[in-house]
Amino acid sequence: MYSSSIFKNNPDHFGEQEPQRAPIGVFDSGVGGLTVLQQLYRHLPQESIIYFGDTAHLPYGIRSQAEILRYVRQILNWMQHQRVKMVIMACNTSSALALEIVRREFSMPILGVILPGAKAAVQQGKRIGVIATPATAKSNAYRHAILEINANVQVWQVSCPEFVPLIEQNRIHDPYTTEVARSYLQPLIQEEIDTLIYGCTHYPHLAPVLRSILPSQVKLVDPAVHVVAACSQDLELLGLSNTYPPVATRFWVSGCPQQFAQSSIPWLGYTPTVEVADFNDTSVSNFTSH
Ligand SMILES: N[C@@H](CCC(=O)O)C(=O)O
Repeated sequence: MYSSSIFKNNPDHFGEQEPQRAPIGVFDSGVGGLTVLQQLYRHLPQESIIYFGDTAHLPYGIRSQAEILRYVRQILNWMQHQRVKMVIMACNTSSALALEIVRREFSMPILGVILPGAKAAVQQGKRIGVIATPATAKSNAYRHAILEINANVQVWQVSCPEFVPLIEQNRIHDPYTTEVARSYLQPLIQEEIDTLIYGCTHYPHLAPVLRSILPSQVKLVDPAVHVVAACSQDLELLGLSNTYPPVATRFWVSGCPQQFAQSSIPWLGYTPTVEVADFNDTSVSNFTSH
């Protein structure tokens, strides 16, 4: 049974549409959120999804909390007009800096990646390393979340400013990327971490590079896997799981659509059609008939 309690401040949220049929909204600054999209395809293939990449403001990781909040509010407003049934912030930086605030402002379920990632890491190790954007590392969001769950583990965080630009440029296999990764991981290897969290949704794209540098016993935690498990549980609890055939994912960006399409090919395996989102257009898009 569908529970409308969470949408009570906005009873018209779904319009004429059946709530279960509504899409899940996923957003990131760029292609990082595609790692979450891949997990959604794997574990919740019956769901329809809309994806937004805020590429005009990439990278988020070097921005202030005020800037991130401004972008996130705009995106959530837009998502609301798309009548999504749930939002996944497929971005650690906005989960660290904006999630708690916007959850109080919007009457729709919004999931972030930090808590699911922290919970999973604590179940796996005692010496936990976190690689993240400068803003996420500085926020200490992972350290706080982990220590709140278990104060007896140790946490080391490393800020990795060069990773996002390298990934957005598809330079995964460039020897320079391996060199940069080696220098970021060095202090964590020295501390003999047993677990490493991808503290940025872009980083699982670097898995082969990181794996080749890390000692084989280090376990890698991808918060994308765990946020999708949380999403599945919440949909079930709210009675919002889709039982109809899903529609194809639609992709939107704030920057150049061709560039996003190009950067997505290695992760999607095809060239997506990408639209530019118009934040001034408050009309509701007819998602299901597309
Ligand atoms: N995907 C990113 C955002 C990275 C960025 O734009 O700097 C994150 O999880 O933090």
